[in-house]
Amino acid sequence: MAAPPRITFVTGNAKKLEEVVAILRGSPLSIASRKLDLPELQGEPEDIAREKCRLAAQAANGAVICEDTLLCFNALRGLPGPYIKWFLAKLGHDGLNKMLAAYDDKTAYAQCLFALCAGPGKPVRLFDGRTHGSIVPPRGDNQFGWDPVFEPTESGGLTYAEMAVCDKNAISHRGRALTQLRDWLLANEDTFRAEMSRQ
Ligand SMILES: O=c1nc[nH]c2c1ncn2[C@H]1C[C@H](O)[C@@H](COP(=O)(O)OP(=O)(O)OP(=O)(O)O)O1
Ligand SMILES: [Mg+2]
Repeated sequence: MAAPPRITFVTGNAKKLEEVVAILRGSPLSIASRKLDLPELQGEPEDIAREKCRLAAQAANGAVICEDTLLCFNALRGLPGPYIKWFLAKLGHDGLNKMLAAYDDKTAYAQCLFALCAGPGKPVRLFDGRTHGSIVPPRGDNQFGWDPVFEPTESGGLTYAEMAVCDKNAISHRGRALTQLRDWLLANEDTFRAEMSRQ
């Protein structure tokens, strides 16, 4: 059997990479990584993810995956969404809670959009994973982004930051999106290889 196609995960975030490696452990995919903080468009999540992946394929000059993570507050109609990185950096965990002080509805969902592309100029495919939950005062100390303030509905009352890594990955936005990507690649390896080799 041919070796699996070599794909580069382009991200500036070491914690994302750790989770991706853990989630893909045991699957016959060959993922390298490249640390690059790509520019991100403003607008609809799908457009942001596609454009980032297009730039990643150019930068790596080959097959890439990249991903965008959103944290969407239902009371705020999905905001901060793709801009959560900057809200978290400026306001912290406490500020994220205070943003919802005026609303009874503290529910939110975490969304991950994985994007896959066989090379520069090739089509970009998206895989969408979501986990529903609510925004709570920070608990747990895994030091990954907004994990301490997100309590998934299906965690039995734990925040992401209080969960064991494997338990988070089993229900997380990232786990769900990446599982879809992996299954698509395993089922469509020939198509993807043909795209990789076509000039
Ligand atoms: O599972 C997660 N649990 C908690 N926090 C998380 C998670 N996943 C991403 N995050 C944070 C990182 C960043 O503050 C924002 C997403 O922004 P996002 O642009 O997708 O990530 P990034 O710029 O850190 O890495 P990249 O180079 O792949 O774009 O949410
Ligand atoms: Mg980013």
